[in-house]
Amino acid sequence: MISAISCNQLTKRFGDRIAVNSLTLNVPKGSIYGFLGPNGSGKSTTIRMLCGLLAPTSGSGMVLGLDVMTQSEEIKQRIGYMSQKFSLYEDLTVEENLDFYAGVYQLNAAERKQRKAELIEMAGLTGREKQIAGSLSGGWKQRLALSCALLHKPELLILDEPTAGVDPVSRRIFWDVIHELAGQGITVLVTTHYMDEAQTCDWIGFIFFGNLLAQGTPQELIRRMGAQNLEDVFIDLVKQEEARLGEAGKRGEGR
Ligand SMILES: Nc1ncnc2c1ncn2[C@@H]1O[C@H](COP(=O)(O)OP(=O)(O)OP(=O)(O)O)[C@@H](O)[C@H]1O
Repeated sequence: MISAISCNQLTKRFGDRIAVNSLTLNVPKGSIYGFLGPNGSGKSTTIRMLCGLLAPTSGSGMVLGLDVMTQSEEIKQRIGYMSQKFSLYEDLTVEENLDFYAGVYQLNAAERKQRKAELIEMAGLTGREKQIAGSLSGGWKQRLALSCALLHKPELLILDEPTAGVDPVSRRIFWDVIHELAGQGITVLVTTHYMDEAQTCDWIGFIFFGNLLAQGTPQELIRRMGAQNLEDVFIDLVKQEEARLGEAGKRGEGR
């Protein structure tokens, strides 16, 4: 198996708080990996380390064969990243936003023209090229932001809660695009709080208080936990961990 992401005991501390604790995971190339966990469990911190935006405290991580400790600049150029607050320029048009990011990624005129046309079509934005981004609905904005993150043909797409606050129809369209991209060989690491989305991922990892509690395919996890669905898996894992931490607390052990 070729990994697009592999990390070994990756750890991030903020003062005496451990945001990510000894995380070891592999994301196979071309797969969709759903990274799940309650608020504040360490997902965004992990993503920031993998994108080369935040230096790990310890451990190691490789992204597309590049070392997160020493090759963060190369990593940033090879991946596509979309955060919870898609960073669009609201007062620019759809096309101007794409032009701006094409400039950031240093695409030449021919590449820019070709990629813009491909991505406008992929995102279903045809006919909206001259529309001001700020006037688009949430779903369109989200697909425009995704297009901006794909301009430079990244091999790995990292999406941090891309569908938060977006209506169900737009979520469905967005995920259809994600699956299409994975079909083209692009690896996707995505965080989400929606279990219907997680269910369609190839792999799932559950993180809580910085610890990876479980990892596997959605079906494996449901079977392993004797659960009805992924939501039950999620809730059972959180309850088990809270009980374990409560016991550890009583014995005076730290997290
Ligand atoms: N720059 C920082 N300084 C101090 N603590 C931080 C910093 N960034 C994150 N944390 C803490 O690290 C922990 C993990 O936060 P993180 O944002 O990674 O969680 P998350 O799983 O992405 O949450 P959410 O689902 O709400 O986005 C939290 O306790 C958070 O308060």
